[in-house]
Amino acid sequence: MEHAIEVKNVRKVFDQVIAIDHIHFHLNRGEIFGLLGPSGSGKTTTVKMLTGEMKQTQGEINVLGINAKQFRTPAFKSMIGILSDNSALYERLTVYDNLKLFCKLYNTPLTAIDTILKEVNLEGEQSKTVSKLSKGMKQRVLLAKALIHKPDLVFLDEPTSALDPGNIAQIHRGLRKLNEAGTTIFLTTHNMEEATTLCDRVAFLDGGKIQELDTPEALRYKYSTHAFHVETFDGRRLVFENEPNSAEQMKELIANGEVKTMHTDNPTLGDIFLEVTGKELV
Ligand SMILES: Nc1ncnc2c1ncn2[C@@H]1O[C@H](COP(=O)(O)OP(=O)(O)OP(=O)(O)O)[C@@H](O)[C@H]1O
Repeated sequence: MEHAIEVKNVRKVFDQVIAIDHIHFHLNRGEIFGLLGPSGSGKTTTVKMLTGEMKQTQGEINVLGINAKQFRTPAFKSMIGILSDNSALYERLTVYDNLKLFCKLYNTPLTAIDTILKEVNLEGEQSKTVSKLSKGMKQRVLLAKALIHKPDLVFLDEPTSALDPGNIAQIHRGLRKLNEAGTTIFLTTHNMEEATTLCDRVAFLDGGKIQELDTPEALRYKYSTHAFHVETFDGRRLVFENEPNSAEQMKELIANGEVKTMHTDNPTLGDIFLEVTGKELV
């Protein structure tokens, strides 16, 4: 089966600025893929090229078997959902009336509104005016808008930025459920925890180039030193290389009852991003 997204040698240049510099990757159908990068690394530019909002300067893009040249067609638009900075709601209308407009646009039955509101945890909120909603609720209405026509693939540009942990957890639960039902998800984020818990694979973008791409587990294994970190009851922090010589010393500490904690070196995606790019993701 063809990939959900194929990006071959793509470049995007704005005047003198090289925003995207020969990126090459694919998305498998049914996966959650995270594009991680600091501000200005090229995440939004990538999403815009993948959704037809912007043309690449060079290279080839295919999404759901459709070439970028056909991204402006209604047939393509009905296959994808988008949540981005540009996504907006009619503030003076109710949640229901906002979603009704999008149902009409996509030829979706109005019964889809109740279903999607349940999925984003906004059941019973349909008659509220959008201007009176909290930021987290608005974000969930935007998510409902992106999903109402049951697209095969959704693009979520920073879906949880500036939300509190309760709202983030709710959105994550919704996304997992959606993915289990078969939707492929492409998201961009600064949030390493989000990437670790949600994504099947992640790509690190920096300076318009993909610097790493793999599953979070494979990256954590690749960048681990495999050393053992031991903390003793008298406050010493010891590091033992993963080699036979360490065994005797560690055995002695354990036998003497000196070990308070012990764990292997397990870098977070944030640690790895810093090692690969020299930059922190905040
Ligand atoms: N329309 C444009 N015209 C000129 N330069 C642009 C334009 N859009 C983006 N750029 C430049 O391209 C580079 C990548 O920008 P982009 O918005 O894709 O980054 P980003 O990773 O999404 O950042 P953020 O996390 O802040 O949204 C930046 O140097 C930016 O200034």
